[in-house]
Amino acid sequence: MILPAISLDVAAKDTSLLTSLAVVGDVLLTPGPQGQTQDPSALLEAASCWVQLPSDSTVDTALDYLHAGAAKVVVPAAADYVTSLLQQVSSDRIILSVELDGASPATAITAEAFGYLFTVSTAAEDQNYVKTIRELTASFTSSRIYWSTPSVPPTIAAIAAWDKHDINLVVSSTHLSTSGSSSNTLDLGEAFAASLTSDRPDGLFATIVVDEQRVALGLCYSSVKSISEAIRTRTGVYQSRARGLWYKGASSGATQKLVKITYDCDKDTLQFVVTQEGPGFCHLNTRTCFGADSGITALEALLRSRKAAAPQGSYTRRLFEDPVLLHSKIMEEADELVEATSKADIAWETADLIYFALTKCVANGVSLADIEKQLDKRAKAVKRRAGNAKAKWDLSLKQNGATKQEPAATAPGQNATAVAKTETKVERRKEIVMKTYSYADTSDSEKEALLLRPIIKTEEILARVKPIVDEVRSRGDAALLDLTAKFDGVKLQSSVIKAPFPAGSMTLSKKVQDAIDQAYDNIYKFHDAQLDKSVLRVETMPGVVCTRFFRAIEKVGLYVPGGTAVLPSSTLMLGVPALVAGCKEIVIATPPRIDGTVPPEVVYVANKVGASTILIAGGAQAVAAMAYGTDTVPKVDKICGPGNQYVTAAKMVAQSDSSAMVSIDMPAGPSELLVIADATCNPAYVASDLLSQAEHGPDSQVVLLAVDLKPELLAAIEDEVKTQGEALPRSDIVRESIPKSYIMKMDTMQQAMDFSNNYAPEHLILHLDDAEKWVEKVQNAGSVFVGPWSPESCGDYASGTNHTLPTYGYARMYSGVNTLTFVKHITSQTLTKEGLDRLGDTVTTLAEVEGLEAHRNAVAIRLKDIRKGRE
Ligand SMILES: NC(=O)c1ccc[n+]([C@@H]2O[C@H](COP(=O)([O-])OP(=O)(O)OC[C@H]3O[C@@H](n4cnc5c(N)ncnc54)[C@H](O)[C@@H]3O)[C@@H](O)[C@H]2O)c1
Ligand SMILES: N[C@H](CO)Cc1c[nH]c[nH+]1
Repeated sequence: MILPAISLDVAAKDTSLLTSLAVVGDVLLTPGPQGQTQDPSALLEAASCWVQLPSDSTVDTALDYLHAGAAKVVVPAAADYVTSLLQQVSSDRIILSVELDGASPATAITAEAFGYLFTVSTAAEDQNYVKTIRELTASFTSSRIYWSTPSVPPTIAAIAAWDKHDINLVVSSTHLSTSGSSSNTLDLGEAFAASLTSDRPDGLFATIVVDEQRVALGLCYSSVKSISEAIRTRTGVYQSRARGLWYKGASSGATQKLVKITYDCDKDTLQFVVTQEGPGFCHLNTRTCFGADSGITALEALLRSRKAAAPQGSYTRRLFEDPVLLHSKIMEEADELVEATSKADIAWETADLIYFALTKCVANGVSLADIEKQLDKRAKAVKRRAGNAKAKWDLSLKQNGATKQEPAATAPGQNATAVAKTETKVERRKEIVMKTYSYADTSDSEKEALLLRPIIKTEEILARVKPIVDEVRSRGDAALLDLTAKFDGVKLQSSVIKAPFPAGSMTLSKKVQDAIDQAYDNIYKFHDAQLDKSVLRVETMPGVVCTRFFRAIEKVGLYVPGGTAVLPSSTLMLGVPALVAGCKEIVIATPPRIDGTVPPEVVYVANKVGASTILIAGGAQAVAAMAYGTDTVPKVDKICGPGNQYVTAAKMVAQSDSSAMVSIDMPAGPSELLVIADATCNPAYVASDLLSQAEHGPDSQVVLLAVDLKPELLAAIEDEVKTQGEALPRSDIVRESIPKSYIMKMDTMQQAMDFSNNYAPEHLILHLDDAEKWVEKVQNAGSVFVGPWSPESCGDYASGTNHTLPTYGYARMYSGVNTLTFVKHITSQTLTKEGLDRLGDTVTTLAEVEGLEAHRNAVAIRLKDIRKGRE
């Protein structure tokens, strides 16, 4: 192949010539006639170049040019810094040059480089030269040879002849033309095509047309002539087999700017890199001939079309028109990406950030190609930057209150170790501090906002959950195994354990077993008392008897969370009422531990409540399996239990799908607690209660309503929250949840009670002098803990009440799980002849009012018989 060369002086004067030459590949920038008279850095922005260094250059010059973006530097093989340079940068970036004088080298080659450039006085093919070159490079892996004859005009025949020896000819720009051959210049297209071979009878070259991201747009054919025309016009010109030269888009307007022409390893297929204008490459007006585009390129195309003409109400249009909103969204998404930890969340947040960042680019005329140019340039940099964050963002500075010195940029191998040492590891640790508000100074709208829970992106979560549910529905057990591997990192052979459970899977210490047994007894006692097993019988009028009786829901699925904590207590809270109610089949779902097993405490309780199946799966996939059933998981009639946002969303999805025929208990999400404390409170107790729920998960929210507390008492509570919180094993979670929580200073108890009823907390602690008295004022709460000796933890485990409670404010209309959750009531009525005689006219009259004749007739037909002979 040819390597076009241009002297620095000429290129500086005529950058368009430089960029035209670069259409067929990298360009060699050679020193001007007086040596290196020009700094090549600016030219490196315009095209991908190799820079040939003059004999007096140093290792720093080489590093500077490489760092500035030179694809390669051509260094005299005899230069004393070759070894040093090769220690600092990859040999892929270096070409060693040797002058050959009459086939004998002036210098020996001693180092491996990307390739070797031989400068000679003849352009003609010469077997002696070929032999010498092969001998000089025989000991190196790379056999890329470049042959330069600066003053001799090459011929197409010479290019092809050298090519047969696998030797590339360097051709000076003074011997090249982009507008056809002349007596002393070669046409660039023809010179480029001289090395190509066609495997087709018509001599054409198959040409894959791609966009700047290398997405294939379609397939064309090229001839030497069409290649020359493409280079001359810098547009997409091909050889149509039917119509001759084809100037793409000339009639349709879907023109192309030619960016680059490359060739494949066999030199028989071309790749045209183009910027496609208009609707697209395909005659069907799509961007590609291979169907719909996807990924980032599709996003860029969509954003461009929105910029040109966005429909009313388009969110992207809003972003284009409101730079402040766009700014805020970029910051928000960057922050969410920083917070994300799971693989799925990181991908999700990155996609969000890319969407908003690309919107900014498109709004400002920046293309994906511009971004990639920057990335490619950075990939060429050879000097390391210190990489510290700006002071504004440097969390380590904020944490230490210190000022840090920005180390200077360094060349690799020089003082990189020193740089590494000065860079401190930045750890993001939030303070365990609740925000404080004063009820009197808070506006109504702020109060409204404080009544809401940390925002859950319902649509986003649903968008993640629906495909999971669909997958389990369609692929059953196989999907369960795949999703468990994906989300829980565990490869299981089977997702279920069937009763009787192996004794070894539920072995516990006596202490733990006794504690579970005690908790079981209390929960059983309280839940057994909730079910009135008698039949309700009321004679509403003589001869008309109504009854109501209960039946247990036959098959129930109990979700026991297990993502961040083992929860045998939740197994009790769901299993015991289901057992008391008399459910015939109990399926318990819980995520696997990292070794694929189920915690023995959970198996122990499952066994105690008579579960038939333990489903070893968590999240939306477990809910879906119980809702629709699989070959191994029984389909259930009702799904109960708390869980994270995926679990809650999947329960909602299943409930709203009538084909699933399944109901749910309630939306029970991240735990929450509201404490009302007065001046008699113990600050350590208050803090411990707040932390007990804050440790559940980063989304948990705790609220303290401080009624007329002295500043010292409030400060003591805040101190306790901080010190107790920092000492907790789950302090990382608390550092996330406590900053989302708050203290509200209240003047009166009534104010506090009203606020609490509006908030409708899952758990309410009345840490008050006369706590009992205030219970009757509680309108909305999941469960209430009365007085200083009733910590919320007792309700979580063993007092007897249920801990599966409504969150997010649903305590306004939902009860927590109880025995009635697992039963339904059926009513019956029995009418005697006399009874129907008494009630019949009421029914026929109302049926007439509703115009329902068949209803009326069902009574009238009987009344006629009853009253026969009477009227
Ligand atoms: N209200 C109550 O009565 C009550 C009781 C106990 C626990 N809780 C709450 O239950 C929640 C338990 O949450 P958890 O996460 O510890 O356990 P979990 O069992 O609810 O969820 C874990 C599962 O979530 C799935 N998952 C995780 N990341 C995912 C992703 N990116 N996409 C799809 N699925 C994903 C995985 O399958 C994993 O098995 C906490 O919020 C806690 O406060 C509430
Ligand atoms: N507080 C949680 C639900 O509100 C339940 C729980 C389980 N283990 C400890 N606590």
